[in-house]
Amino acid sequence: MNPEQQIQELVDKLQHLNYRYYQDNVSEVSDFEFDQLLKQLKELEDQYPDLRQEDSPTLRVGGTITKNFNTVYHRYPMLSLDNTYNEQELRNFDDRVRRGLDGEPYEYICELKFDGISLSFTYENGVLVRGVTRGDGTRGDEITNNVKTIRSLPLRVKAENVPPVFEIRGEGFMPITSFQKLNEEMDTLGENQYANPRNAASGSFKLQDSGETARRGLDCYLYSFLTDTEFFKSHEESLLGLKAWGFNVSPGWKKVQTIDEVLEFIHEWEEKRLTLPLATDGIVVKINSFEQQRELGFTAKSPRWAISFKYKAENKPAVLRMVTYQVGRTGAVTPVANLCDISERALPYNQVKGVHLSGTRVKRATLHNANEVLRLGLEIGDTVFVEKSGEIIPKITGVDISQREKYPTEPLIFPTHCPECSSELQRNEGEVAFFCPNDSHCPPQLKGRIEHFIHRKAMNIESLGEGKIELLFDLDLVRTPADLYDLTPETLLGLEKNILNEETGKVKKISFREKTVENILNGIALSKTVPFKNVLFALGIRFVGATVAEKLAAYFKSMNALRLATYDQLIAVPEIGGRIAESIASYFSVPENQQLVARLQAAGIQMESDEKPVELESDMLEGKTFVISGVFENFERDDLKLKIEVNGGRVLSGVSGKLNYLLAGANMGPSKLEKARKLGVTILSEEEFLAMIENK
Ligand SMILES: NC(=O)c1ccc[n+]([C@@H]2O[C@H](COP(=O)([O-])OP(=O)(O)OC[C@H]3O[C@@H](n4cnc5c(N)ncnc54)[C@H](O)[C@@H]3O)[C@@H](O)[C@H]2O)c1
Ligand SMILES: [Zn+2]
Repeated sequence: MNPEQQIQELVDKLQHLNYRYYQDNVSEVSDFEFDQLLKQLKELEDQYPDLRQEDSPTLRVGGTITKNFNTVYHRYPMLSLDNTYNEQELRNFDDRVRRGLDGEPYEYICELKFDGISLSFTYENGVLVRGVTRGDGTRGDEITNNVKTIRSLPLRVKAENVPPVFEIRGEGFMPITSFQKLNEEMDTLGENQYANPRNAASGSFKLQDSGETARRGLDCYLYSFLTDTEFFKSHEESLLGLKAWGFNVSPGWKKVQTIDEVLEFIHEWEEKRLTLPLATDGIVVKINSFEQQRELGFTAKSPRWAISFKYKAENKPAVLRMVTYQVGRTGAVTPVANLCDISERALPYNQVKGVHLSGTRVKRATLHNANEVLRLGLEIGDTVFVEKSGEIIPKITGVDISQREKYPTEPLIFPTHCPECSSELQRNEGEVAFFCPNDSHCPPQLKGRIEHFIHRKAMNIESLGEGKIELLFDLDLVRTPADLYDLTPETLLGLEKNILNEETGKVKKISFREKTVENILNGIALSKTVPFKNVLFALGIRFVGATVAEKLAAYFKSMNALRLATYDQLIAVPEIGGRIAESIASYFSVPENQQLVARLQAAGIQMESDEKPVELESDMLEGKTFVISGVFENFERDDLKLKIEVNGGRVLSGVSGKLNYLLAGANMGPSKLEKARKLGVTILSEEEFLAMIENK
């Protein structure tokens, strides 16, 4: 390959990885691999400057903006940081700084590098008016309503001496506990889990539904302050100032004088950072004086006065002792590697503690599916390499085949039968996972389905969470969701069980006292009022997620109609494809499922959509179209929509020349407003709208 082709290949690859990372919140390779590719490209470009492409990933901030939010131009560009994984390069950075400052004395501030997404917040007269993502560095997504869900972020600054307009920046992140909770939930719902808290934070800050963002427990650390006229003299002053004004500044920062002290800080935090409640991937070193920052300036992509040092994910050898197989709610079989430290090779497995990796002991790593096992070429007894990606989920990255001579291995044979119920496993064409087809009797599938049934987004029986289902299932009291509706106080009172968490080895005692029983039964009774679309989702039909369930409920209006629908009738529904139609038809053809639905119906659960045809209050908005944007004082958005519809109007999603009214609430994006003005659309305030419909 000639250098030109090499460069083109690297550019294509990096652009693809950037797109996946910023747009889809997926990391196809580790950050380290990504950074190595970027470094290779940079070296080639330095060697052949003529071949450098104008929009090379080495010159541009990698992020993008989306179409889902208003686009906002940054007042000051939001750049990336130069990074390094080694000490020599850090010393080279220090040399460049010294030269750049012509021998003036300087100081550094060391901070932790939080692993989340960059956010910018604008305050006017002390009030938070805008929250924006970094986007491509020049323009970002306006996500004000979502950032307002961060509890630690002041919506109004109480201090007196704040400048009239200022911008602060920080890292929005998802604390590790929120991340674990979210992933457990995704797992119950059969949705894809996030690989690490960064991807989870990025996805959650960009949700359309701020309520859901709020539930996900995001947080933010602030680390930068910007104004048109200088307010603070140094980064240190600004951090202290922000703290005094009530902003959440991470306490981990330190002022130092030399690069050796920077290295000390790096070593000090290498292990300590793993005890923090959030993910960090390195440290950031910044020149303290703002004047010196200005002297050093910026490249197209990053400041010359700062650099980040990233810790390499710890990678250690371990022994693959055995592989166990987990069966999920949908019957998918996931192989799990059971590992021990190389010093524990001879110990019985129940005595091993596991490999010490990034602050914890690791005994298990998911192998995802049979293809992954093949790809790695694993054998039982192999010496493998384990790494924690995003510092959270351990994974096997390779095999040390040279060890096989000394420590003989046995072939790893994927089971042909379900480890839980002995049914023969199957594999659908085009899918990587093997699954157990015995969905009506395989225990983890039954239990998984009940857990799905009670989920907040399904029947919402929260009082049955945390091990209670497990108890009821193990005692044979509840084998299908319908059994829940036969429970009585007498059967429940006094039940007890110790539940062992295999991961932590901790035992949790669950016992049903009077209050618990009352809560459980109340929760179950209340679930009878949950709307039909949730009931449909709660059944856990393959490929029928919450959104599909909603569409089906709106279309068929009742369980009976849906149950009797043929394949052809099903695919005639907008947005319902062959795969979903097939799955629904086959679900209702199974006698156990028919029985379940009949019992649920008898128990009094909603089997019909109660969406009443809209009864008109007036027809005064007949033929008029509206777009609703922003936040309102007297209405939730849905109520407003209803108000418009019951008066004969229609609500659209986008501003166009044909639109009659833009109903503008507080905090609506300036670009939408601008567009409406340009197109001559009438802009209504909440009061004006109210006056309009009250005049009828
Ligand atoms: N794995 C992949 O496929 C893939 C793809 C694209 C990018 N990436 C990773 O993302 C990196 C590029 O992302 P980036 O441009 O956000 O750079 P970066 O994450 O290396 O560093 C810049 C960012 O650090 C954050 N930050 C955290 N703590 C900070 C602090 N105390 N002070 C200042 N900033 C702080 C800010 O959000 C800032 O924008 C790549 O180097 C790579 O590691 C990975
Ligand atoms: Zn099974």
